[in-house]
Formats: sequence, C-alpha cells, structure tokens
Amino acid sequence: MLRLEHITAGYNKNPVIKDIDIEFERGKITALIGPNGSGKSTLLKAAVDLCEIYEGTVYLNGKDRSRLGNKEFAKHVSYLPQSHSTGAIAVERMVLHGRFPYLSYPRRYGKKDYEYCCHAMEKAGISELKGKKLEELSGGQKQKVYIAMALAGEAQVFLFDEPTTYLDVGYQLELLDIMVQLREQGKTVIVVLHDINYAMGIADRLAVMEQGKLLLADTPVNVYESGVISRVFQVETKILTDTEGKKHFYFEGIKKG
Ligand SMILES: Nc1ncnc2c1ncn2[C@@H]1O[C@H](COP(=O)(O)OP(=O)(O)OP(=O)(O)O)[C@@H](O)[C@H]1O
Repeated sequence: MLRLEHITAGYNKNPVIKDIDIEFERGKITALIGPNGSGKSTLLKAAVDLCEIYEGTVYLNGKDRSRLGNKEFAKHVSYLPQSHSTGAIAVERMVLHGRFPYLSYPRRYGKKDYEYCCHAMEKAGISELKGKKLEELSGGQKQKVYIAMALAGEAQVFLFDEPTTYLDVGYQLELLDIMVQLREQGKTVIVVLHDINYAMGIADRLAVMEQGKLLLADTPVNVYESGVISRVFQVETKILTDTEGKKHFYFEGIKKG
C-alpha cells in the first residue's frame, strides 16, 4: 500500500531520518514510537513530501509518489500533522477542506461533500461546533476539528502525528476506537503515539525509532521481548497481565547504571 524504500530525509540539507525501509499494509495499524527528536514526525512528513528527501523512493500502491500529482496522492493519503495553524475560519469550512482533493473544476462543494463532512463531524464529536470559528475553540476541540478534516476524505491511508495531544482521556479512547474502525474498513493507519500502552493496545505492529533510524518493526509482544523499549527510553519496564488477560506496560522507573 504505502512503502518507504531506503528513505533518507530531513531539512535544510541535513538528513534527520536515515535509510528508512518500511512497508505499511492495508488493514493494519502501525504505531511509531521512539524518544523525542528520534524522527517519527519526519518519517510521516517524508511520506507526504513535506520535508526534503535526499535518497530513496515513496511508493503508493506500487507507484512512485513523485510521479503522482499532489492532488492524486492527497485523495489516497490523509495526514494529520502534530501542530496546526488556527484562524478565523469556521469549523464546518475547515472540515470541508478535507474534501478538497476530490473537487473538480469549478471547485464547489456539492451534496456528497457536505454529507462526508457532516459524518466526519459526528464521528469526531464536533457537530455542535460547526458554526464556531476555529480561534474560539479549546486545544482539544481544535484537535477534533483536524481529526474530522482527516476523516472527511476518502483516503485509504491515514497518517496521524500524536493525535491524542490535547484530548481528554474519554476522547483519547474514542480516537483509538476510530483508528480500529478504520482498520476494520481495510484502511492503513500509521500513528505516532507517545503512550506505549495505547500503542500496544491497538497496533498490529510497533515501529521503534532512535536517532533517525528505524530499529525494529514487529508485533507489540516481540518488540517488548526484544528489550528495545527499555533501552531506547532508558526505563525499567514490566508487562502486567490484567484479569481479562490483556497485557499492559508498567514503567517501574528510570534505568539505573
Ligand atoms: N522543520 C524543521 N527544520 C529543521 N529541523 C527540524 C525540523 N523539524 C524537525 N527537525 C529536527 O529533526 C529531528 C527529528 O524531529 P522529529 O520532529 O521528526 O522527531 P520526533 O521523533 O517526531 O519528536 P517528538 O517526539 O519530540 O515529537 C529533531 O532534531 C528536530 O530538531
């Protein structure tokens, strides 16, 4: 579906991620984890051509991304960045922007666009905010608007960069559920998460980054058993099994010595 083949990418001629080689399959959730500054966001940006690519190729369904037009690519790949600009734009208008790649000349939103937009606002729990201006919203409400914008399209691949930021715990869990639903619909989900338990809970695969390199991409259990999490985050970890047999990470403390 989406493949990064030996990608080296960064900013201002400085490579940040190096020789990243990974394929994201249809109907699977991959959680990207790693310490601050390890290159998780840059990996997502490289996939959507928002940083400089020095080596390697991004493929979507076997086609070289650089040969697909931006609009064609955006039809299939939806990207939710870590930070957003805010302005005086109304919520519904903002969510409608998620329909932009699907518009043909004369670029007017039609009935179908409003239906997708309405459904996405419902999913994100912001229907009652649709007439408000973005600048009037709280951090969490704004984040939901951007989530709705990502959901308003008809993409096959979703890239979410720390989507739980600003959200209360109830909505964090709802968002995880939305990602699981996307997987059930056969979509590809790639999500940067700092909460390892969330990542363990929903991901088919954890991809661990450190200093711009992809160390390992494997099932959550295999990643845990490899000891890599404890090493890259410099923490002592344990897996606890709850009464329903679900496994949870427990961070005992900072690694000593
Ligand atoms: N626009 C930019 N211009 C120059 N350097 C950048 C830019 N964005 C990120 N970097 C650098 O690239 C490196 C990796 O940053 P990136 O945001 O990809 O890491 P991350 O793993 O997503 O971090 P975090 O967990 O803190 O969000 C950092 O050293 C950062 O300073």
